[in-house]
Amino acid sequence: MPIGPRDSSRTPRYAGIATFALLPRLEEVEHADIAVVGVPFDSGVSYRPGARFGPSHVRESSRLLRPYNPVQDILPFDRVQVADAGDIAVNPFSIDDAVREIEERADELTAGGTRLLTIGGDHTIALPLLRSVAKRHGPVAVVHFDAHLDTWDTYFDAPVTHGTPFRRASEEGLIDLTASLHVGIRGPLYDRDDLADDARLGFAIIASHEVERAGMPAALERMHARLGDRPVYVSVDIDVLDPAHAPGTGTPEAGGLTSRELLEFLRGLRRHRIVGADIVEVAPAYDHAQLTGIAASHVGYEILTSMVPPA
Ligand SMILES: N=C(N)NCCCC(=O)O
Ligand SMILES: [Zn+2]
Ligand SMILES: [Zn+2]
Repeated sequence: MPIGPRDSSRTPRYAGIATFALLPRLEEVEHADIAVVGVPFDSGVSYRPGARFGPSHVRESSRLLRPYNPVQDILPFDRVQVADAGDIAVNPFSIDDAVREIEERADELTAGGTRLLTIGGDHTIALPLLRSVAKRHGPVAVVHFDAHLDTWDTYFDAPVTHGTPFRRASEEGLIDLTASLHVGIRGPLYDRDDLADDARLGFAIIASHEVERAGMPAALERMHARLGDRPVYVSVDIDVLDPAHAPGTGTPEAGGLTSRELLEFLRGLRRHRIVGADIVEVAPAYDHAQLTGIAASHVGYEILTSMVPPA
């Protein structure tokens, strides 16, 4: 039987050091099926900094999560061993070093078959995480929830930033060009060519306004059809949510998804085989009353639930 979260009816949930969902630490379990790991890195941002404080904020905001998920009708932590692996503490002064360190640690953590839910950190970290995942699974279907395409080429000539991870991943053959998609895209772009480039790099798009116009059932069907039966990597940039739902982030854009819509997309992933996931761009300095942290913690909870294999 897996070791579950600390019992909040015995120790107040607000006491003690926070792990994600008050789960055990990796050192406290024999083997983790899934590890939650923080990456406090934000040296790749193009606008407001601060996502380096994301992991501790999301953990702190996750104390109120409870073991039973009623919508998915499952106690995820009874079914698989989930543990908190702490943070990958990387070099803030060299993006190249940091990206190498993240990939190496991800390789170590997953060597025994453990899958990762990573809490960032800015979106740069998706690149080394995809490099690691593709070594085990080959090119994966990426379902990328974000206001932004993140398939731009360079910023100030820098190729590895939070606006470029999926272009690099596509060029490196890490993603399945026939099965990847963005969800929640919106806001002004640099040029019309951005969309043509993005399609060439292998992404379909369910834009934020399309979710509104076509409705959730149609949007979910499009997601399922695109992902097919490929192994799926889930990347959630918290700025996919409207700033009203998640103000604590570095590059906010108006007109985003509600947290209710995002959680429903994530529940829909239960029918797919998730091989890894990340939640990025939580920047607590711009948060209020843990709104963004709580949204991110529920995002993590639904992803973990959807990672539980069918009975
Ligand atoms: N990945 C995030 N959150 N943002 C990318 C925005 C890149 C830009 O400044 O255009
Ligand atoms: Zn974004
Ligand atoms: Zn992003």
